[in-house]
Amino acid sequence: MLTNCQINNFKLNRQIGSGAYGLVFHAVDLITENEYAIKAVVKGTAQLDSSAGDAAPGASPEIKRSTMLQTQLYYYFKSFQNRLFLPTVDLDSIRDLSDSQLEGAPHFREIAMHLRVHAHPNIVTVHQVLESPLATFMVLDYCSRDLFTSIVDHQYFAKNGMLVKQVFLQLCSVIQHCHARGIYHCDIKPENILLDEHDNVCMCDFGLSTQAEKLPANVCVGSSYYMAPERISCPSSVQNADNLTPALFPTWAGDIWSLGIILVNLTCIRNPWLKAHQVEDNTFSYFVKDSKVLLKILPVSQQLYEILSDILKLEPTARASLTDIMERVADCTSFTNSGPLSEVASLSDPQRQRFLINHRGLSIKQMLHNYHSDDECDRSYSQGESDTEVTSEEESYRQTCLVDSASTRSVDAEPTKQQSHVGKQLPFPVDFQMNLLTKNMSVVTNYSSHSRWLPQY
Ligand SMILES: Nc1ncnc2c1ncn2[C@@H]1O[C@H](COP(=O)(O)OP(=O)(O)OP(=O)(O)O)[C@@H](O)[C@H]1O
Repeated sequence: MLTNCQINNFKLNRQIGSGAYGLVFHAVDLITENEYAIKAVVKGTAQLDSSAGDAAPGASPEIKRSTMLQTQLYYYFKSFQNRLFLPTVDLDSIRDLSDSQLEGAPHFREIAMHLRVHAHPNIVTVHQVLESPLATFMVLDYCSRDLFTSIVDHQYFAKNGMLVKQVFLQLCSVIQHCHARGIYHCDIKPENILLDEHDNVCMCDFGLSTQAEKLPANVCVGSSYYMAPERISCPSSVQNADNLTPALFPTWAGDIWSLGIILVNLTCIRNPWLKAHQVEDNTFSYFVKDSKVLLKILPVSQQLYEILSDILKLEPTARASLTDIMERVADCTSFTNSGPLSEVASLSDPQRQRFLINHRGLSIKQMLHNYHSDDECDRSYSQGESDTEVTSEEESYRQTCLVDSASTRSVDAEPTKQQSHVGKQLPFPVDFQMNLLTKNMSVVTNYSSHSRWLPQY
């Protein structure tokens, strides 16, 4: 464990996060006493090969990687008496690196993507980038809570529909901002959504983000619970007209799918399924046959069910646009069929504007009560509407899914029987899983065009 370490004027206090790709530390600037988060991203790949290892036999590759990174950093600091003096790298020069330049410096890819969007008030700001031979260190805004802990451990949203709206609408606004700038996050999950002291969203971790407008089927990038079906379970029969190259699917639609799962997390404290894979996940397979299954496996209201079914469309290009989702969530008057979230106020126009403009530094109470005293929204992010053109391979995928679903329904009578009971309190079907919300690790497989600094597995 790193203790008493210092990089330039930053004292590292403790480790606050570790993922598949980096270690994050709480740090204090000894001059200003401001708090920061410092994310260490190791350069190169050889040192981090998951087959080499100092971790316990049987440990998962993710554990081995973060253990190795910790060990490397420990010895690195030790060799400099725990004090590193590192040069800063000019942020504009990283942000402006071209794709070919990023190929040669893959450890800068995450930082470059992050820098292109971090002006948004609900995205964690990158303050400095410090360079050492072993690792690159990103100095970031520090946020003390993440959405996962707030939803699960603190049950923070269970009784507050307004807070659900605030956080969800801010998140949509972040993704709209990113998409309008040609950046697709690809790893939206509660662990990557931080909250400031006023419950405002601070999005982090652009490690898997990409500028690719389309990705091949089954590219498998993201975290399994939040991954869209075309990323993990696209039928192999779906190919381009030449029958040689895999079909391509719009990247924006993958982010929209993940937002739908987040909306379920916020309102139900559950995941609908563990994997949007028809063969490997029973619940998802039932959902494909009949989306009304959501009304039985989750405590969602009819209104929320209708919003979710327009987000969680199998056909990527048919998914609701961000603007539509935001409008409908703002208008929604009931998230669940009983309990505190069964009644929630529709947002008035001024409230809507408040929820979607720069809120950092204002509490929800202040936002709700002070809206009339402020002028018009000072920020007009481009409302980048999604490309809705349906390509032949996407249409073919849609057809395959429809055929799949129709043919399975005819041989499997159970879901049809359940469908007739929709809306009534039914016993939980035996083979549906109660998917309580748990942490989910990011993965990148089969993603050759995107060289993350880690070995891909
Ligand atoms: N700015 C920050 N302030 C506070 N905590 C942070 C900050 N950035 C990251 N963290 C914490 O560290 C964890 C890991 O950070 P991050 O997601 O950036 O790393 P990663 O290696 O890409 O992780 P993953 O494999 O889960 O995607 C986050 O889930 C979060 O809890």
